[in-house]
Amino acid sequence: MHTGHTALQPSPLQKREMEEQEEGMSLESFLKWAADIGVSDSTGKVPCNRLGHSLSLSYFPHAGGRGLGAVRDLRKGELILRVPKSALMTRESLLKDYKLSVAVNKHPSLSSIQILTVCLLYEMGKGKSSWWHPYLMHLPRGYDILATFGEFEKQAFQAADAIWAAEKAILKAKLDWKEANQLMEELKLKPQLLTFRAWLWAASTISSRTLHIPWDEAGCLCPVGDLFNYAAPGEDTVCSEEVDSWMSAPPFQVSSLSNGDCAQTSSMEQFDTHDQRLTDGGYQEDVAAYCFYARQNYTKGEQVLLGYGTYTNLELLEHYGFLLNENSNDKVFIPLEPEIYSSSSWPKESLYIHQNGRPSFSLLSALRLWATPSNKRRSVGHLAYSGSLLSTENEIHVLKWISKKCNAIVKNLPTSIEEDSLLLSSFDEIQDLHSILELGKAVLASREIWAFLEANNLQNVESDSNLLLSRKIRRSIDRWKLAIQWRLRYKKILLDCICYCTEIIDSLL
Ligand SMILES: C[S@@+](CC[C@H](N)C(=O)[O-])C[C@H]1O[C@@H](n2cnc3c(N)ncnc32)[C@H](O)[C@@H]1O
Repeated sequence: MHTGHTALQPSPLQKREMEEQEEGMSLESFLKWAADIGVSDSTGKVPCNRLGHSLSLSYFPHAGGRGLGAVRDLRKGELILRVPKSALMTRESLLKDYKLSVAVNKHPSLSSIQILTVCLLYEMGKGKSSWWHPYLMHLPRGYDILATFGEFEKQAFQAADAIWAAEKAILKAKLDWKEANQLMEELKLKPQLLTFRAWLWAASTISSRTLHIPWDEAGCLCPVGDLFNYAAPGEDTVCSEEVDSWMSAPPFQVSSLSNGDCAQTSSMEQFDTHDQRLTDGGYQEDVAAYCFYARQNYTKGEQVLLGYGTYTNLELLEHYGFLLNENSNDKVFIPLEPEIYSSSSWPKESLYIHQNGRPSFSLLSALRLWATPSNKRRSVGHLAYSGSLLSTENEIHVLKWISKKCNAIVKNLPTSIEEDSLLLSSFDEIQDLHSILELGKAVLASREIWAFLEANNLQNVESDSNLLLSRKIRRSIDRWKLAIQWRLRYKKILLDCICYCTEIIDSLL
């Protein structure tokens, strides 16, 4: 009898379990390796050779998956992790490899990020002989940043802006890869490392995990430091420009670090030195290390988060491959007539709708001016630019115009919020191919489910065939889900804007 489940040939399920076990093991050895090279979450002056004094690697299913949790109460501003310069993976440290450095020098036109990407692939090619092997093994195997979206997943955004952003990201990644191909061939990378797939993996690693360093715009990969997950910068923290200035890409999360008995001297010394700096982290020349500070007080067990910067949901997807349900920095741009741009001097990127549905200050101001007869604009310009209402009639005209625009956008999208919500909630039921086929029959938005099956050549699956979802299909479902979550937020913002405009119009009338 052929079951495909012989001792020599593990079933896909067994394979998955084995992969998960391997991942667990490499994580352990990675944390041990990190501690050995001086990565420390100890508050003592001397780095402890065990992690787990302040942070532990845990799993946070609703906030980034693998991440770092507090193993004790942490105080805002306290030093929680120190990663020595020698542990950072940078272009500089990777280019210490003579062969790599000679080859790279022959390609001065490549950008610093392209070079770091090649260096990362080259290091991967060394396998176990790489000094970074324990770190490389624990990196995610796949990513969901926009450049990895396939055609079906891209179209699932529905809104032209997002589809265009994904197209741009994919084209850019392809171009970067093509330009770097010659160098990679000269380096004689293994065939599987020369593929676009491998490039996307390395480029995604760099996009979603590098931290800002002052000496290289490509940033650095920071073992353990790249395990902090993201929280949008709040009002109590530094302004976004400040955060942006030290972090070029998003953070990461950590897993449990065994609680060491290292010297528990108080971190007040460091705390006193840095209590002025409210940023969550940065490279510090004085101690030659990347230092991370608690951005707020944390109680034991809570996830410790990092602010990578201020991003809209589309930007989070572009650079990090995730989005937030509640993102105070989210925005929606609506198409505006060229005359609107030319009738005021507000920059295009300031004309948007806030995540709470309110038109931005600049959008309202620009529209108030545009709705004013051109011969009167000069005389009311100062009022419009200071955010004042010009007249009740003008205001009602502007708000009705915005409301109509939002309505037209929502109406033109192929699915409603209700359909998206239903589809999204039914994803929880997806265990195998069979459940997707069943969903296709049951759910309102089934056309989309059938389109997914078609896009993945699954529409003619026989009921007796292997119904387990491959890694590739699971990833595709994850990205599809992200696109639906994004468009749902997008539609909600537009509908909130319509409500807001209606309320104001009513109050003016
Ligand atoms: C620097 S890594 C953080 C560690 C990462 N979770 C890991 O397992 O290695 C950044 C990535 O973590 C995930 N992430 C971070 N913050 C998140 C959040 N608030 N929600 C969902 N995913 C998040 C995203 O996949 C992002 O690209």
